[in-house]
Amino acid sequence: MKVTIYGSGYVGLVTGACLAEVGNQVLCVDIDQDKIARLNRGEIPIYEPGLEDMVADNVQSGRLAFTTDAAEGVRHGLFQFIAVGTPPDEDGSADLRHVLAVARTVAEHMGEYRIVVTKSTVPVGTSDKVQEAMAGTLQARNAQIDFDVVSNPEFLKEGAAVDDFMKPDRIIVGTDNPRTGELMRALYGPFNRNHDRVMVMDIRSAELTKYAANAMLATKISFMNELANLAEALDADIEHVRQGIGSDPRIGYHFIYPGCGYGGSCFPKDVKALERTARQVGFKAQLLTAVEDVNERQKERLFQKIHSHFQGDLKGRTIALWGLAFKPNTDDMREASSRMLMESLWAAGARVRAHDPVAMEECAHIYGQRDDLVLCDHHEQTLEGADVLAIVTEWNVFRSPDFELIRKHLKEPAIFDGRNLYEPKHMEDMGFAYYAIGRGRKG
Ligand SMILES: NC(=O)C1=CN([C@@H]2O[C@H](COP(=O)(O)OP(=O)(O)OC[C@H]3O[C@@H](n4cnc5c(N)ncnc54)[C@H](O)[C@@H]3O)[C@@H](O)[C@H]2O)C=CC1
Ligand SMILES: O=C(O)[C@H]1O[C@H](OP(=O)(O)OP(=O)(O)OC[C@H]2O[C@@H](n3ccc(=O)[nH]c3=O)[C@H](O)[C@@H]2O)[C@H](O)[C@@H](O)[C@@H]1O
Repeated sequence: MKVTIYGSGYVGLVTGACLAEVGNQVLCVDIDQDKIARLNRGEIPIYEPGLEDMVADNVQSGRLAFTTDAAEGVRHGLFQFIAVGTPPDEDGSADLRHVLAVARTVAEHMGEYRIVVTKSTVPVGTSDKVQEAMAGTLQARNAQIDFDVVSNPEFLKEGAAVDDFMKPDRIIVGTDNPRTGELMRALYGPFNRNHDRVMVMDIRSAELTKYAANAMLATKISFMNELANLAEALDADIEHVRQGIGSDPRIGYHFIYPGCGYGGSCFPKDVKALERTARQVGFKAQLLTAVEDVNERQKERLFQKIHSHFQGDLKGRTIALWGLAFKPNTDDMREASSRMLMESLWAAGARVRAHDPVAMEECAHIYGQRDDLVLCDHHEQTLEGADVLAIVTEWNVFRSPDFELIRKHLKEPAIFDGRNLYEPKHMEDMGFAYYAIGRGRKG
């Protein structure tokens, strides 16, 4: 089948590569000329395990191509996927500018029936807006061409995106036209062999399912972070509590790791957007407001611990920092906890020596050259001349470090661990002051 995808970011590029992988003819369109030029040179603009090889194979076999020419994109695919960004507006609601621009572009150039599939995360009611934008553009052209709008939200995780797309838990299809539902089923057939994963429903329910999933996951994390702070106050260990409750299959072990807050391009923005959507229909979503507040507070926890360790005086201190990305296996630093920590440390007069296995370029891009930030090629180099060590991302390479070396380099043997990577007793036996999240009173 022929598929066009607008937006070659995390979602668009992975969707394009995976749909090409199973035999479709895919054309990816992006307005970012530099990105398309890089893709056409075989460079992958994001770090995503497995993606580079999959893109290269499919480009070579002629099933995947990239262009900035939207008119060519409209001509190409029966399926026109919208996978552009939906960043938060000033008030937190989703900015639909890019989504509606694509809808108008498709209507501007289409000459025959097209199925417009919204893959971007968009608030309930957006498909109506896409429909209206297209109808308005077609009317201005005096053209009467049939089209359908489908909601097909994406549930992939960065760092495991290719796997998630190839082996989805579910494929949500929102449509009011049974024939379009069947065409979508056919497109997703190769991902649906083992058991039926396609769930066809009305458009609004499909749109809400996406926000409900992200809000539920964010709620689990904020719940655990709240409990972690309580465990600290009560001198209990949240890691025992986590395992104790996770063993109940109704609760489960997934997504109940406490830490220094959730980040990324989705949870923060989607929880905010759902809360704003609720407000627009006169509904006060109290739980969502609390989930967001708890997360903002949690992102300050490591800084507070470092700050009180140094009795409120961080001037002239140097902090070694392991991890910059919002989670392992990605170079994405959007809303990463590392950013709030670094910015608070700088504001308090401290310096940072940081390392991340893949997000160094992204960090340099965000912060540029500054005297109070040194990006080190290896995580052990961050320790040279540092007072203490802070960890914000649980990359595997940080899980079993050379503690002797850490102790040798740090001016004070203190570790501030935002991801609970080590055993407090073990750390204390080795002579470290160990500050974790929710593991007893310290900090
Ligand atoms: N990143 C993730 O893990 C997931 C993201 N989503 C959702 O998918 C959507 C896209 O997210 P990302 O891929 O992370 O965004 P991104 O920011 O990585 O990529 C968006 C791309 O769209 C391009 N674009 C903007 N306007 C365009 C236009 N008119 N025509 C063609 N291209 C255009 C941009 O140049 C950019 O390359 C968002 O709504 C997001 O919430 C959903 C599931 C997972
Ligand atoms: O809509 C989206 O874009 C995506 O958002 C999340 O995926 P992602 O943001 O890539 O990353 P996650 O693995 O969900 O992690 C998000 C944040 O939560 C934190 N987290 C996760 C799990 C946990 O137990 N505790 C915790 O603090 C992570 O450190 C990270 O900062 C969802 O997991 C995807 O299903 C969804 O498609």
